[in-house]
Order: sequence, then C-alpha cells, then structure tokens
Amino acid sequence: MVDNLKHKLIVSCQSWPGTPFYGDPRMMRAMAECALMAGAGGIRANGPDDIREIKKTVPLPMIGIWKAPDKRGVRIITPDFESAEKLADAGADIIAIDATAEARPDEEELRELVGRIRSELKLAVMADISNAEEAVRAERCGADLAATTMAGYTSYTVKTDGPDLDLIETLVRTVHIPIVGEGRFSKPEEVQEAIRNRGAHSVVVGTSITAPWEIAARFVRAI
Ligand SMILES: CC(=O)N[C@H](C=O)[C@@H](O)[C@H](O)[C@H](O)COP(=O)(O)O
Repeated sequence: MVDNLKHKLIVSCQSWPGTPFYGDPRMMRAMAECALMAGAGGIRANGPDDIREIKKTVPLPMIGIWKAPDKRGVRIITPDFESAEKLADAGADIIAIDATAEARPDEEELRELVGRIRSELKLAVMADISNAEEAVRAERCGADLAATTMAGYTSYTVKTDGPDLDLIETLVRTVHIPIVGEGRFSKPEEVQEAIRNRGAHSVVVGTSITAPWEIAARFVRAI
C-alpha cells in the first residue's frame, strides 16, 4: 500500500465545523471523486463516516485519521487504538496518527499504538511529525512512513510560509522510512520540487484543493 503511493498526489478531503461541507459525508465523497477524476493516487480523510462514504465510489488508497480528544481532552490526530480500529472498520488502508512529542510525550505509548495498529489491524502507520527528532522516534517505534503534517503546528516549530521543503530534505537524509510532504502546499511547482528534488515519496494537499472558502479568500485578499 505504501509503495502504491510512490510519487503520487494524495488529496486530503476534510471538512470543518462552520463550513458548508460539514456534517454531510457525501460532500467529502464528491471531493474525493474529483481527486480521482484528476488522477490523484490517494485520499486522506477524517473520521469513519467520511471514510465509509468515500470508499463507496473511490477505489484509491485511503489514509484515515480521526481528529478527536485524547485522554487529556486535547483534540489530536487519531488519539488511541479504539479510534484507529473504527477507521479500519470504515475502510482505511493506512492509519495516520499524531506522532509529535507534544501530543505523545511517552515513547512507550507511541510504540504500543503503532505496534497494535500494525499487528492487530494489519495496517501501515503514517506518523504525522513536526521535526526530524520526531521522525527518528517514529521510525524507532515501527512507523511505516512519516509525514511533515505537524511542522509549524507544534510550539517548538516554525510555520514556514509554504511547505517546509527543507524539512522534507532533512528527513529523507535522516530516516529510512518514506517521507510524505504535507502542510501548506499551494502550487503544483512545490509538489514537483518536493518529489523531484527533495526526495518526497508523495505529497498530501488539502486546503488548496478541498477548501474553496480559503481558496476564494486568497483571491479576495489579493484585491
Ligand atoms: C495540522 C493539521 O491538523 N493538519 C491536518 C491534518 O490532517 C489538516 O488540517 C490539513 O488540512 C492537512 O494536513 C493538509 O494540509 P494543508 O491543508 O495545509 O494542505
């Protein structure tokens, strides 16, 4: 499954409370169908309801996440094994989890979660990280691939204007698992740069494809 994603565009189809897409999984299914028409190689989606709906018509590898409260009450990406299990039941092929030190300071807990997803659900684990140290830790804990999803979203990382291409390059040189570029990609040239010149295995694009309220606002702001 991880090999199938090599050099492919993965489209993140997620809706947010307060936007017109929220609350009806058919909306994200339509987005995923658009990604399929475009030739994308994978989908990333949030929660069992959206995943189940998308899987009805979109036969692409599905990276499942579930943004839900962890035991501290903080919303993180796939907080526990139970949420991963529900994503698997809904049809996820790969489970992405928050693997930052901020969200999961206890390495043993991270190792256990990764191990259980791999052995009990028989699915690959994508570790959403924010820096190189966390990618090394995720690899040590058995993650199958790492994504730069959280770069700029932890208290100790800087939010670059566009995607953190230098981090991608550093990660590719530092760990052996495939590196997925994710976060703030807004131009095709950036995706090309990440894959052709920085060694990314694949790239996930969300907002710039599936959040029209933000895309439209960029034009409005430009006037
Ligand atoms: C930090 C965090 O929670 N990121 C989330 C992870 O699933 C999503 O909100 C992003 O949309 C996704 O990572 C894709 O990134 P972008 O929308 O920038 O293309």
